[in-house]
Amino acid sequence: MGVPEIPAESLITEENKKLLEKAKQEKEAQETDSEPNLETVGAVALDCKGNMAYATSTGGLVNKMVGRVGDSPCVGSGGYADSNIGAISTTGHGESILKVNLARLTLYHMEQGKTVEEAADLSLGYMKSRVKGLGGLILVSKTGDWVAKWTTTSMPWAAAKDGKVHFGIDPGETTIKDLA
Ligand SMILES: NC(=O)C[C@H](N)C(=O)O
Repeated sequence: MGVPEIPAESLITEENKKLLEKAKQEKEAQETDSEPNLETVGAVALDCKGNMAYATSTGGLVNKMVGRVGDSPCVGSGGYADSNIGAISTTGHGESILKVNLARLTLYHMEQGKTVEEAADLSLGYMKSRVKGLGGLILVSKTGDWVAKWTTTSMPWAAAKDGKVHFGIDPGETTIKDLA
């Protein structure tokens, strides 16, 4: 297809080697509440006809079991879209996200009349208290309200609406610029 092939080893970076070593040490020390790795990319969208969509892509967790299927490819956990409610993409500790069906759970709260902010706080809070899982999500409602929320230390995010782009990484930090 015209895509050049390269040796798989050339994709292994020094940073990834360090992350793997750290993950192995944490596993040995049985530290279970460590931060999930920042390897996941997600998107949610609402078009001018009211169609909603989501996408989630990930390299999974560092030091994962061979053959592990995480939350990201599982509809309802790694994401969900319903044009009558909203669209969501999630990230974080996959086993926890799968246990609480984080994406569908958040949309359920919206069906019950919660705002995007409230729904995100409720579902992320539930995952933390119920299964000690940390994560994050991006969420847009059918009316175009959106939110990016996380219980991890940080989560890089960006949103475009009405000619403006909003973005941030750390809690409480948002920058707004004109969309060029
Ligand atoms: N960083 C991530 O979002 C990892 C992904 N949720 C997984 O557990 O496979």
